[in-house]
Amino acid sequence: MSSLPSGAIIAPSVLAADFANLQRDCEMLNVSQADWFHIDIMDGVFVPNISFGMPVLEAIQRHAKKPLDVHLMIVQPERYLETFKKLGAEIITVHYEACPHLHRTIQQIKDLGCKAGVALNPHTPVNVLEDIIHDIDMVLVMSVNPGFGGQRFIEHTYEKVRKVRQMSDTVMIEIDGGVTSKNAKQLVDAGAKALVAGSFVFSSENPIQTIADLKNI
Ligand SMILES: O=C(CO)[C@@H](O)[C@H](O)COP(=O)(O)O
Ligand SMILES: [Fe+2]
Repeated sequence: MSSLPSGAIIAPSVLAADFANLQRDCEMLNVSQADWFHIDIMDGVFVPNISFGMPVLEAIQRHAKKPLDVHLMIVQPERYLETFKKLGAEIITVHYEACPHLHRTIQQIKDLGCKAGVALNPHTPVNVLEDIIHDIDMVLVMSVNPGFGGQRFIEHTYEKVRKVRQMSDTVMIEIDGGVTSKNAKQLVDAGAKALVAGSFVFSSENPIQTIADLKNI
C-alpha cells in the first residue's frame, strides 16, 4: 500500500466504542494517533454474533476523518461490496472461509477502487493463500476466533505472522483480536504492520494515550 506511516498502523475497533456516544468516540479517534477506523461487520451466520450494519456505518462515516478498514465477518460478502464502498470503505477484508470464489471476490473489491484483504481464522493454515497472496493488499490474521471483542490473544499467532511474511515481503499483515501493549511489539517484530485494538483502547482510562502507547511501541 502506498503512503504508509513508518511505524505500526493502529486501527481501533469501533465495535468496542460506546454506541450511545458514537460521535464522541469517533471524534476521539480523529484527534488521536489512530491511523484507521476498524469496522467489524458480523452477520450472525458466519460468526455467532451480530454487530451492526449499514445505518450505523453511515453514522460512523459522517464523523470519521480517517480511512475505514472494513472487516466483513459475513457469508456471501460479494452481495454488499458496492454498498460498503459507498459507505466509505477504503479497505475491505473478506474471510477466506466465507468465499468459495475468493479470486473473483478480490477482483470485485479492487474494481471498486478499494484495497483488498483476506482474513484467516485461527485454525486456517496460511498456505491456503499461496495462489492468491500476490493479488491481495492485506492478510488479516485473526488472533482470536471471530465474533466477539474482548477475547484472549492466541499465542500461535506469532508463528502464523512469520509464515505469511515468508510468503510475501510486501503484503500488509494486520492482526485482529486481543492486541495489547504486551504483544504489540512482538507482533511487529514478527512482520505485522497493522494492529487492531478494541477493548484495550476503549476500556482504558485514557484511550488517546493508549493509542499513542501502541503507536510508539
Ligand atoms: O474482528 C474482531 C472480532 O471478531 C475484532 O476486530 C475485535 O473487535 C477486536 O476486539 P479486541 O479483541 O481488541 O477487544
Ligand atoms: Fe475485526
